Amino acid sequence: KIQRPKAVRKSSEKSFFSLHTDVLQFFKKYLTEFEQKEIKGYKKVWHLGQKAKKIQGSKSLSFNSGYDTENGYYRMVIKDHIAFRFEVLEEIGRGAYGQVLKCRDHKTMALVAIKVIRNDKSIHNEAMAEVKILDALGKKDKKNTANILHMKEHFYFRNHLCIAFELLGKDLYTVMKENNLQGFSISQVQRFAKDLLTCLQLLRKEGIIHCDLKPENILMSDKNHNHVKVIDFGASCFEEKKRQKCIQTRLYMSPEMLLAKGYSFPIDMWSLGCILAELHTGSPLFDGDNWNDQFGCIMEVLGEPPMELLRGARLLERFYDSQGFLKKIVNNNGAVRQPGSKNLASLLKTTDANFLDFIQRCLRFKPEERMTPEEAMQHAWIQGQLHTPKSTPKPCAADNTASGRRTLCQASFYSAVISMPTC
Ligand SMILES: Nc1ncnc2c1ncn2[C@@H]1O[C@H](COP(=O)(O)OP(=O)(O)OP(=O)(O)O)[C@@H](O)[C@H]1O
Repeated sequence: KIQRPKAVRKSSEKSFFSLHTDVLQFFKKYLTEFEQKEIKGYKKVWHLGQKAKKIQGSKSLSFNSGYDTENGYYRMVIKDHIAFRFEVLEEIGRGAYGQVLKCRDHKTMALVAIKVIRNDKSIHNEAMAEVKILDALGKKDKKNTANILHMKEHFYFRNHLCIAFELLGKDLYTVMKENNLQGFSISQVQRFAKDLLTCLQLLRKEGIIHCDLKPENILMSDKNHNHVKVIDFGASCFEEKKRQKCIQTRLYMSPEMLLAKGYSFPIDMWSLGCILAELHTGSPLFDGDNWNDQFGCIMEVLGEPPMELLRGARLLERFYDSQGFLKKIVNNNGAVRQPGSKNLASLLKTTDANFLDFIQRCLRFKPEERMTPEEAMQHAWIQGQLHTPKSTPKPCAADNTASGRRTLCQASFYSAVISMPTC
């Protein structure tokens, strides 16, 4: 057994480790044959995963010596080690980029979240771009006050890029689901909005567009559920160096993205408006059945888009015929989407004029007319005093878990229609 004196376990300064040479001499029986070779690449060893039902890896096995699934996901084993330092406790998330594991760091004894990136070249490159952005943000947010998820470090393990983060709480979509999709009180939404704007202010200052803001990427950062942090910079980019691929998740996708008109910082403000509305009502504001219907939902509330937005839009023919008339958009139930037929106030289920005005100023068709994070921070709704929430029960909304709508836009939507030099 590797023994750790209690006093040492508690300290984050000093921690107990073994040299790999000692481990091989005294604890060899806890390691698989694969690990006995692998451990030689690690000078210091904090955890062996001796209680885990380990995979017997072998260079002769396909899919990364038997450690990966056929899709390149790491086959994690509870209680096993990662890089002879972290103990895997549970899987807490899974996405296009890989899986997120809750782990105990046996060097510091802290709980951490490790994103194990899929073993795939293009995904690895995307993840490295995320690391670059997280690194830049970490340096600019040394006091950890900008409500941005902080990366602790990144390293490679068994051909997987691993990114270690501070461990946060549940995401807002999960919290809403657990609460029967009832949504949050206005004052709680206001608190979240302040946190999100603080994040967006820093992003804007540093020239970074998040590109995938949605309730799933906003995590509780305190026990009382009063504060949140933004995660998942996997689709983010520097404004100067925009990515080629299509971005944003459909429900939160701005009109300029739907039209392939080019994008900048305002796409995040559009998503913010959609998110805050959803956080209050419990259901997505623009709940399109597909890409065309998404645009239809937006038009139901905002009316037809202005000419300036349509000019130069590369996906115009999706929504307009050759004579310039709007095509009929019919949802999955056969209902025709009529531009201007819905009222934002009733969709938001609110009489709070400031809240309504705030959302309206996020949801302008023209990106340049949307509030900037700086302006939004000065808005009367944000500046207003917080009031104690009245417990007004809201009706339960239907479940929104249908696949596709809540995940990052995949290239198929665009590539089917258009080749994308810039999205
Ligand atoms: N630091 C963290 N603390 C707690 N949970 C986390 C943390 N980071 C990520 N998660 C959980 O893991 C999930 C997936 O993380 P993330 O969104 O970064 O991965 P992804 O592969 O980029 O996902 P997607 O395909 O949805 O973009 C999150 O929704 C969240 O539930």
